[in-house]
Amino acid sequence: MASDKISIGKSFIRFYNIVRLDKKDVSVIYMLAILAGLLQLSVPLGVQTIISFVMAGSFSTSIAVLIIMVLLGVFFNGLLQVRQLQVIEKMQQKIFVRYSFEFSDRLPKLNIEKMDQYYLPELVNRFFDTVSLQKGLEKLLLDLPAAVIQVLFGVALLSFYHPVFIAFGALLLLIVILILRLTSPQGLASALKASDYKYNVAAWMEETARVVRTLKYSKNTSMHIEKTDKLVSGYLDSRTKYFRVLLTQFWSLISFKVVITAAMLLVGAVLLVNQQINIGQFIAADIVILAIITSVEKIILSLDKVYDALVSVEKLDKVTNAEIEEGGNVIMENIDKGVAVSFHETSFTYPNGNAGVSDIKLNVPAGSIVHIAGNSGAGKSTLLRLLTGNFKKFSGSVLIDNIPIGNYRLDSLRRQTGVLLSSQDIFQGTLLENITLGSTEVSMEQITDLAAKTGLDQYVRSNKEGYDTVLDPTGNRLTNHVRQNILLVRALLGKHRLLLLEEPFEHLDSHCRSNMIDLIKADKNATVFIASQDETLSQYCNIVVHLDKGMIQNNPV
Ligand SMILES: Nc1ncnc2c1ncn2[C@@H]1O[C@H](COP(=O)(O)OP(=O)(O)OP(=O)(O)O)[C@@H](O)[C@H]1O
Repeated sequence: MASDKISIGKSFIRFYNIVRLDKKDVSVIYMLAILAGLLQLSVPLGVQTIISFVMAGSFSTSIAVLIIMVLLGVFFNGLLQVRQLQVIEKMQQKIFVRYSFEFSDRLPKLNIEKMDQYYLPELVNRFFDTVSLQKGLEKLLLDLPAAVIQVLFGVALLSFYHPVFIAFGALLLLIVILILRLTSPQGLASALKASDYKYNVAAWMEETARVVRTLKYSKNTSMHIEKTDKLVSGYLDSRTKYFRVLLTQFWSLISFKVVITAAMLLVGAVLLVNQQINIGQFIAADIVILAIITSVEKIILSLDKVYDALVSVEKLDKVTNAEIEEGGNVIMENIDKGVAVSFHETSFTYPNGNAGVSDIKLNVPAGSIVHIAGNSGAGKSTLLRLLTGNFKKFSGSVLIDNIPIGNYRLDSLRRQTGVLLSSQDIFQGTLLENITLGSTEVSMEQITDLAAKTGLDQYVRSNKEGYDTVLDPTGNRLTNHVRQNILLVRALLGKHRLLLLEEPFEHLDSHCRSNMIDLIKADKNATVFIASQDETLSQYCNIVVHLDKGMIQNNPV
C-alpha cells in the first residue's frame, strides 16, 4: 500500500491517542521519571559537599553520612527505574492485547467497497508493527522523558553555580531543538518509505508462497527473483536515505558534544581561576554537564526508535482506522416469511471504474425463487452483493420489504440472510466451525440433516475425526465437491428470509443437485436468488433475469 504523506505532529498525536488510553500508567511513569531526575542530582551535590569537606581537611562522620545518602540516592534511582520498567511492561502487554482484539473485531466489519482494492491478508501484516510499537514505547515514554527531565534539571542546577550557565542551558536547548526540527520530518518520511518497501517485499513473498505451485511448474522463468530484486532495491534506496538522516543527526551530536565540552571546560576553568566557584562546585558542575551530554546523546541516539514507533502507529492505523461498514437502525423482523425485494433503476460502479450493474428494475415478491442468468462478467454476483448490504454507493434504490436496504441494521440483515458467494472460503478450523461459524443457534440435527442431503455426510463418515476434522486454510486438500458442500450447508443452515446463492450446484453430482433443488423449492419461508450460468436452473425458478454487461436483457417473469 502506498504511503500517505504524514507529518511528525500528526504522528505524535496518533501516538498520544494510543497512550492516552493508559493515562494513569503514563502519569506514574512521569512521576517516577521526575523523582529519578531529582535523585540523580543528589550525586553531584553529594560529591560537591564531600569534596568541600575533604578540601577543608575535615573528615568527620558527616562525610560518612553523606556518602551513605549518595549511595541511597543511587539505589532509589535504580528502584524507580525498575518500577518504570514494570509499568511499561504492563502497557506493552496491553498494546498487544488491544491491537489483537481491534484487528479481529474490525476485519470482518471493514467497508468492502473501500477495502476491495486491498489484499486483506497482506494488509494484516501490519499487525507485526505492534512489536515495534512496544519497543518504541519504552524509548518514547521511558528513555526520552527521563533524558529530557535530566537535561532540564541539570541546566537548572547549573544555573545556581553561576548565571553564565543559564546562557549555556538556553544555547543547549536551542541546539537540540534545531537538530530535531531540521532532521525529524525527513527522518520520519524516509523511515515510512523504507517500511512501505519492507511490506511490499513481504507481500511479494506471501504471493510467491500462495502461487508456489504455479511458479514451480513455470517454464524456467526468474520473474519472482526479478520482482524481488526490484522491491529490495527500493527498500535499500529508502533505507540508505533514512540512514543518511540518522548520520546527519549523529554528526550534529558529535559537533554539539565537542563545542559544549570545550565551552564548559573553558568557562568552568575561568570561573575556578577567578575563584567565582570552588573546586567542589567545578567538579560537580562537570558531573552535571557530563550527565546532560549523556542525556542529549540518548535523545539523539534513540531517534531511530522514535521514528520506528511513529511509523508503527501509522501502519497499524491502516487497519484500526480503516473505514468500517455502517448500517441503519431498522431491525429486520424475524418471521417465517421470505422478503420482498425490489430494485429501482439501480446502478453500481466499482471504485476502479468497472461497471457492475446498470439500470436494474426488478420486483421480486416474497417467497420467490429467482434465477439470475448470464455469462461470466454479466454482473450476476454484483447483483447478489447489492443484497448483502456491502455496497452503499449505488444509484437508484434497493428495497427489502419496501425499506431501503441501507436502513437495516447490518447484523439483523445478515442474521436473516443465507449467503454463498464465490468470494467465500474455507478457513483453518474444524469442519463444524466451518459450517456453523461458531453460531450456537443451529442444532446438530439440522446440520446432519443438511449434510445428508448435500452428500457431505460421506466426507464426515470417511474421516475418523468426523465434524472435528481440521480443514486447512483455503480447503486445498478437499475435493471441489466437498468444499462446495461445506459452503452450501453453511449458507442453508438455520433460519433465513433471504438466500443468496452463487453457482451453488457447481461440482455437485446430479443426485445431490436435485436434492438441493427440492430443498430450496420446499422452503416457502425464504426468497431465493440463484446466480448461475446454468440455463437449466430456470425451469425451477419463478423469476428468470438475463443479465448482459450489467443490464437486464429480458422482461423478468
Ligand atoms: N471487486 C471488483 N472490483 C472491480 N470490478 C469488479 C469487481 N467484481 C466484479 N467486477 C467487475 O464487475 C463486472 C461484473 O462482474 P460480476 O462478478 O458481477 O459478474 P458475474 O456475472 O458474476 O461473473 P462470473 O460468473 O464470472 O462470476 C465485471 O466487469 C467485473 O470485472
